[in-house]
Amino acid sequence: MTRLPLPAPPAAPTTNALEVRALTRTYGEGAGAVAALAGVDLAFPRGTFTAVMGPSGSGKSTFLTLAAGLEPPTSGRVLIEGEDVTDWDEEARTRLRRERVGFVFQAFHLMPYLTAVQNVELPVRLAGGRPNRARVAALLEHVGLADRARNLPAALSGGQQQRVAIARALVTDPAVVLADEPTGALDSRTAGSVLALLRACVDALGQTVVMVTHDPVAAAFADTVVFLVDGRLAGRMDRPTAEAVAGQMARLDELVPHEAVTV
Ligand SMILES: Nc1ncnc2c1ncn2[C@@H]1O[C@H](COP(=O)(O)OP(=O)(O)OP(=O)(O)O)[C@@H](O)[C@H]1O
Repeated sequence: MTRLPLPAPPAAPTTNALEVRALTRTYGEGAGAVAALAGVDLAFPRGTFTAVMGPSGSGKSTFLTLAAGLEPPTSGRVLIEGEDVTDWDEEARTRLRRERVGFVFQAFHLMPYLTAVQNVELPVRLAGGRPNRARVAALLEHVGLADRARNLPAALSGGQQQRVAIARALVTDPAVVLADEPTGALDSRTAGSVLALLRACVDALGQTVVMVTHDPVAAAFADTVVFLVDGRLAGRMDRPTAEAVAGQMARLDELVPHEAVTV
C-alpha cells in the first residue's frame, strides 16, 4: 500500500514582529576592530511598543540598521514575523524595507515637492503598487491631518510633518515600525503628542513600534525599555516611568568606561 504524504504541519505561529538572535556587527579588522553590537538577543512581540536606549556609541543605530536590513550582520540572525531574512540578497532586502518595515526619522525625511497625501502614498508606489485611497485618507485622519492632505511639507509644522511621516510608515501595514529619535527635533509639547500618536498606533491599530531615543520621557510611552551598553544588552524595564528610566540611564553611564583625560 502506498502512503500518501502527509501535508506539512502549518508553520508555528509566531508572536514576534521582530526578533534578533546573537546579533553581532563588527566594524574594521584586527586591533582596530570595533564591536558595535556583540551578541544581542531581543524579541519584539506583535502589538508592542519598545524603546531602545543606551549611552552614545552603545550600538542603538547599528541595531536599527541591521534590523532594517540596511546592512547584514557580521553574525547572528534577524527574523521578521518569524522569517529569517539575514541572508537575503540586496534586492530582497530592498523589498523588505519597502513593504515590511516602516521608518520614522528624527528629521522627518518627507519629499518636499510632494503633498502630504502623496508622501503617504510614496512607499506603495515605490513598491510598484497602487495606493488605496481610502486607506491613505484613513491614515491621514488617524494622525489628525485629514484637512492638510494637499499641503506641501513646508506648509506644515514640525509636529505635523512627523505625523505625515508616521502615516507614511504605516501605509504598507508593515511588520514593524522602526523610529530613530522621532521626537529629537520637536519641542516637548509637540513631542508628547507625537509619542501619544505612536502609542495609539500600537493600541488602536495593533502596530509594533521599536524606537531609539535618548529621552526618558519619550521612553516612558513604551511598554518596555531595553538598554544597551558597549553593544550588549544591559537591562530591560517593563512599564517604565520617566524617573525610573532616567535613574537607570545614570547607572548605565557609570558602567561605560570613560576615556582617560590627559592634561
Ligand atoms: N560605519 C562604521 N564604521 C566604524 N565604526 C562604526 C560605524 N558605525 C558605528 N561604528 C561604531 O560602533 C559603535 C556603535 O555605534 P552606534 O552608532 O550604533 O551607536 P549609538 O548608540 O547609535 O550612538 P549615538 O547615540 O551617538 O547615535 C561606536 O563605537 C561607533 O563608533
